[in-house]
Amino acid sequence: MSAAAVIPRAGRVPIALTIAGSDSGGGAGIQADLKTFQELGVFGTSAITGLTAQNSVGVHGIWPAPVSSVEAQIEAVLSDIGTDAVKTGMLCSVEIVKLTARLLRKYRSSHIVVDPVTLSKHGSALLEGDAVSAMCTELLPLAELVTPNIPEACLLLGWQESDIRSVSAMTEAARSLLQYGPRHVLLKGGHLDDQAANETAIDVLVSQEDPSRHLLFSAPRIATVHTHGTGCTTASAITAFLALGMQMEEAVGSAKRFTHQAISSAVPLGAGIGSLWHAAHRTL
Ligand SMILES: Nc1ncnc2c1ncn2[C@@H]1O[C@H](COP(=O)(O)OP(=O)(O)OP(=O)(O)O)[C@@H](O)[C@H]1O
Ligand SMILES: Cc1ncc(CO)c(N)n1
Repeated sequence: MSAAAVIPRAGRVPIALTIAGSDSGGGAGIQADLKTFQELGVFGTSAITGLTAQNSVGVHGIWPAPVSSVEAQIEAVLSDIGTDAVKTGMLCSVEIVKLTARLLRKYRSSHIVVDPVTLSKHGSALLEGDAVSAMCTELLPLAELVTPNIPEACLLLGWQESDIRSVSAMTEAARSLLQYGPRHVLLKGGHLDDQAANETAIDVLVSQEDPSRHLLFSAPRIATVHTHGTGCTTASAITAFLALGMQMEEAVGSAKRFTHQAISSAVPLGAGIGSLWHAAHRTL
């Protein structure tokens, strides 16, 4: 994205709301979302669903926020400031999933991007097990886009992770996820365990308009362990581009480039998995 494109248009800056958890390490969750919104010229607002004590080594604690506090945050933002797009991330519990769906229906929010976060990169649970079906029945029907990685897609579909070992299996899974009602599904291939995936990071986009058609978004795979926050950054960049008025295919392609640049300049902070550098697009 060029510098000219990040200057707010015609007097009003586009707004995006993230409903997600806090990552003390700064690379994922609310912190990744707000950095991404800012980098892309979108005013970021937030409703924090829970706190995590997290760093490059792992998730050391997780505290869901009181449901009433999540309700008050979303109400405060949507009843006054409004929004052009919404991203959801770590939602912790069935109660927060249902509340989020109810308020997004109440405010007739559009451009809703659901990142169905269930696990951290280190394998810690960020969503309670019984919240998965509420996500499928309450939130996904409202979504313009859902952005699972491969383990999340398997969880939503009740498949085994070994069921998705190729781009064609990714495409089949993405099409199956359309049954829950999102307008588009972007199945991200960061976790693909396939020979071709050693060199390429491939994502698959399918849409309700024509489920027989699929689009592949591919980029050279960067040989790095420092990928903390790739999923949050991808979903929040798509949300920002939708708030800026892009169509879905262009938003996904632009977000893929933004995230790729951020991975290529990732900062190896801490002893484990370092985080993306969200300002990389300014100089690359
Ligand atoms: N090493 C890499 N090089 C290039 N692109 C990558 C790499 N790893 C992931 N990606 C891309 O980053 C984006 C996010 O994909 P990924 O599957 O890693 O998400 P995720 O697992 O949800 O992330 P997170 O663990 O942060 O939740 C996708 O576009 C994916 O193709
Ligand atoms: C708070 C939070 N949200 C999402 C993720 C997934 O990367 C994470 N690790 N932490």
